[in-house]
Amino acid sequence: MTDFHIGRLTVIGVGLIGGSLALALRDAGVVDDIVGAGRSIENLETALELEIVDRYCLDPVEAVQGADLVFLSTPVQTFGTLAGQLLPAMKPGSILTDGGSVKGDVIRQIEPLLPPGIAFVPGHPIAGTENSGATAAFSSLYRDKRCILTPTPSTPAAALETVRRMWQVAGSEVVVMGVEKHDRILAAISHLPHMIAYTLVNAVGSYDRFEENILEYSAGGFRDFTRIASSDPTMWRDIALTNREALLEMMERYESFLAELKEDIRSGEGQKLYDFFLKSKLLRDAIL
Ligand SMILES: NC(=O)c1ccc[n+]([C@@H]2O[C@H](COP(=O)([O-])OP(=O)(O)OC[C@H]3O[C@@H](n4cnc5c(N)ncnc54)[C@H](O)[C@@H]3O)[C@@H](O)[C@H]2O)c1
Ligand SMILES: O=C(O)C(=O)CC1(C(=O)O)C=CC(O)C=C1
Repeated sequence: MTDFHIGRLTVIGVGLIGGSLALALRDAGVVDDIVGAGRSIENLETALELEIVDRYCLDPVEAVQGADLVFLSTPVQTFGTLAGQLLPAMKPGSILTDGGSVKGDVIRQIEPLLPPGIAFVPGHPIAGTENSGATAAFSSLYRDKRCILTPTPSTPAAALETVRRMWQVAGSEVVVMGVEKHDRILAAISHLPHMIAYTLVNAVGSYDRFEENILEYSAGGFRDFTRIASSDPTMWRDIALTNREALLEMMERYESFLAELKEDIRSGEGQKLYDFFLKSKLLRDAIL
C-alpha cells in the first residue's frame, strides 16, 4: 500500500512513454482520472480502448483543465510550443513534468514560460523500446529501471518529492542529477548508440555490389545490434538536434576509436586487436 495519490493526471502524447506511465499508475491504483491529449484521434481512440486513458481531448489546453499533474511525452522539440499553450491553463499548485530524453534544451524551452504557482520537474525514465504509439505501451516498462530527475534552482522541493514518489510507484529507482551530467551521460549511453545503429543499417542496406538486398542474410548479430534503428525517426531527429553538442563530442570520440581499430586491422596488430576486444567484452559482461 502507498499513501501516494494523484487526482487527475493528464498525459500529453499518449505513446510508449506516456501510455506506460499511465498504465503503471493505474495498475498501482494511485490515480483517480487519466486524461490523454495528442494529435492523432486514431491513437487516442486506441488509448481509450486499451484503458490507458479515461477520456481524451484533441485540444491540450482543454486536456490540462483541473489536472493535478501534467506529463509531457511528445518529441522534445514540441515541448516549448506545447508548454506555451498549456501552462496558462494549468491550475495553481499543479505540477508539469516530462519524460523527454534531453534535459538542458527542454529546461531552456519551458522554464521561461512558467507562471507563478506552477512547478516544473524535468525528468527522464531510462527505459524504452523501439516501438511507439499507444499500442506499444505496457505497465511494467518502468519496473526495475532508473528514472533521472534534473531539478533546477526553481524546482520546488515538494513537487520534486511528488514526482520522485510517482516514479517509485511506477517501479523505478529515482536518481537526481545535474542537467549537464544527464545530457552528457545520455549522449554516451543512448544517443550515440542510436546514431551508430541508424548509420550501420543505412551503410549496409545501401551496399549494392550484388544485385540483391543483403540485409535478407542478416542473422542474430546484425539484428541484435540494430534493434534500436527501428525507433521513431521524429523522436531521434529531435534528440540529435537538441543534444547536439554533447552528441557530436561523443561521435568524435567514437570516430577516433574506430580510426585506431582500422589502423590496427590494416597493420595486422593481432595482439592489440585481441586486447581491445577483450577489454570491451569484460566491460560489457560486467553490466549484464
Ligand atoms: N522511446 C523511448 O525509448 C523513450 C525513452 C525515454 C524517453 N523518451 C522520450 O519520451 C517522449 C515520447 O516518446 P515515445 O517513445 O513515447 O513516443 P511515441 O511516438 O510513442 O509517443 C509520442 C506521442 O506524441 C504525439 N505527438 C507528437 N507530436 C505531438 C504534438 N505536437 N502535440 C501533441 N501530441 C503529439 C504522437 O502522436 C504520439 O502519440 C520523447 O520526448 C522521447 O524523447 C522515449
Ligand atoms: O531500449 C530501447 O529501445 C531504447 O532505445 C531505450 C532508450 C535507450 O536505452 O537508449 C532510448 C531513449 C531514452 O531516452 C531512454 C532509453
